Amino acid sequence: MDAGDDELKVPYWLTATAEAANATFWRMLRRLPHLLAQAWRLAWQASRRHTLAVVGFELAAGVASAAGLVSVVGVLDGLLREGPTPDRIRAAVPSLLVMVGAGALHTLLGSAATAAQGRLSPQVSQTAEMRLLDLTTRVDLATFDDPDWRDAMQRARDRGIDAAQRVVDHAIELGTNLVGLAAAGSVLAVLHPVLLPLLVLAVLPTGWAAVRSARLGYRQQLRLVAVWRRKWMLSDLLADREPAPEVRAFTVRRYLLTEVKRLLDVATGEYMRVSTRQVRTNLMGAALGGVATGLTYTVLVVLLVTGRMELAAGGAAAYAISTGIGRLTQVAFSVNHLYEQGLYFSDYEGFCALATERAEATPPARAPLGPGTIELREVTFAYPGADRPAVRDVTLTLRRGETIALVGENGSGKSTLARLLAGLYHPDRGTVAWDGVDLSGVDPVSVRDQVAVVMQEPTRWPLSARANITIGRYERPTEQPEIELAARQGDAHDFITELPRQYDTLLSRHFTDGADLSGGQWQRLAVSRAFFRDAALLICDEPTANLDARAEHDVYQRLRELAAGRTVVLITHRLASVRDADRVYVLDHGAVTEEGTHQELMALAGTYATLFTLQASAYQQPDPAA
Ligand SMILES: Nc1ncnc2c1ncn2[C@@H]1O[C@H](COP(=O)(O)OP(=O)(O)OP(=O)(O)O)[C@@H](O)[C@H]1O
Repeated sequence: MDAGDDELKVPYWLTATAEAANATFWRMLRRLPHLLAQAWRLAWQASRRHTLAVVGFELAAGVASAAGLVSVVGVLDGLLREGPTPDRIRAAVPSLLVMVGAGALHTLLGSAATAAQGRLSPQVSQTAEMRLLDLTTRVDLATFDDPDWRDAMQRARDRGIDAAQRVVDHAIELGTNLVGLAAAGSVLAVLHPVLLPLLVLAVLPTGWAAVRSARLGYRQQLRLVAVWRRKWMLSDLLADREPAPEVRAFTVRRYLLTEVKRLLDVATGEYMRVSTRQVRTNLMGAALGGVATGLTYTVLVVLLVTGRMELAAGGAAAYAISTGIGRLTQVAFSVNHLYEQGLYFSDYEGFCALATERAEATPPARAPLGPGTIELREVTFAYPGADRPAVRDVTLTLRRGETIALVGENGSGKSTLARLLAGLYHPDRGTVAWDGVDLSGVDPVSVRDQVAVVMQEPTRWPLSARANITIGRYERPTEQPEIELAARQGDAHDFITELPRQYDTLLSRHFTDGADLSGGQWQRLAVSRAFFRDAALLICDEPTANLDARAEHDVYQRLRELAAGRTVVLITHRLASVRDADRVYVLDHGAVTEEGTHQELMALAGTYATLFTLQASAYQQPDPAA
């Protein structure tokens, strides 16, 4: 492993694992009630019917199991009494019938419980996943920029959802074993009270071995986490579609394979080492458990020999002890599993609590429809964790029908400002108002509903070409001509008709019959999507960055047509396209440094004029080869 690769050494799920690695048996027990309560809540939310069914069937199976154990006394009592064999057998038959009946009932009820659990588990998983996704999409965009929040989300998604289901499964498993144990224990306590603590003693070494062996596993996970992360990164490079051309073009296949093999060797060696230690631990636990079990049976024999217990009761006790030890061992394992999954589940719960806390407020007031003016007053905004604001004290007013342009160097705050205008970010200071209504007091969805954006890197929705255009108004019933119109406006219609299934072509190479598009074609789709959305405020962030010269010219032509009756915000580095804008704002380190029409700014002879002249002269320079 690369010693300098610090970022690889600190796993994002370290917290839970570290806690698990330091877990003691008593710490596990203390957390148990809380975990059981969480499991119950989760199961109850997922399906009341199936939760009640599992609990009901398990309890009934436990009663059947106890009845079976008690009937053993009767059977043995009948068989061991004085008298001729047929009489003894006859005396044992009723208890024997109870025993067989109870066994059959126990199996039936156990199966019913398993069936109910089989229905409950996927519902728990579904509920957990839907809750996570619902909460994730409720937080505002700025929260997504917070790395801590994203880490928490990653943890919750990676292991939390799975853990939610497992917590419930292990809680049920624990419940089943506890009921079985209670059945065996109550029978033993009735037969002779001293046998009960001996039963616990017999199982302690196995419990200890289970916890120790699990801890060895967690520690191994901790040691290997960096190796795994690196291995995943490299194997993704080998297996993913995007890097596939470069993997081949640069002939790095062998290099990557060797590195993956080296990392796998490290992991495999560690697994083998730990597995030997685990087997040794379990063996020791089993040996100590054997001694304790031997002690229990010795006490039983002493009780029988000294006449403090009947032979029939002794036989039943022996049977109950063996059942009880089995159950107790299972209880130890269930507690251990429940605790382990509980740690990951706490990540899930923690994330849900955080997301609920950071959910965007949704006041009942709605934003004005088709605003006549959009006004920013002394707006300042910093990304979470950033040491300086991305937008500083910006004041500007946009009127309906206007096209304004934001220009400036990379990182000067143009995209951030556009997102503030669209209500995607909320200012830290200052206000964004539509027709005088402060957007902080209205439902953010009512703002966004009136905004269409063409992003710098538009999302490549892995949907059909049609859905890629209509997704911004997916709920609106639409006819094909309407979709085609938007596609023509965005200059996408021609290439769509050349796709294998035209508008129905799935735009993802990850699926059979899917097609991929070029960067420029994706961008044309994004422009078509914005046209189709038909919104009052249109924000175009480098809408033509990947377009060829003709397409760029056409798109700007259409954007100008679209501007009528709307407000258009244009962000671009190609200054020739902003000449016709009603106003140009020049940004520098988040602040507006120049503002005016193209002519005014040229006359000002500031940054804009310098940049414009630079770009224009690049085109006009005489060809040295000519
Ligand atoms: N999601 C983010 N989280 C943290 N900081 C960000 C984020 N997005 C942008 N920034 C920072 O905010 C500043 C402004 O970025 P912004 O994307 O608004 O600039 P821009 O003018 O649109 O740049 P470009 O011309 O390169 O698109 C930059 O310093 C950038 O590093």
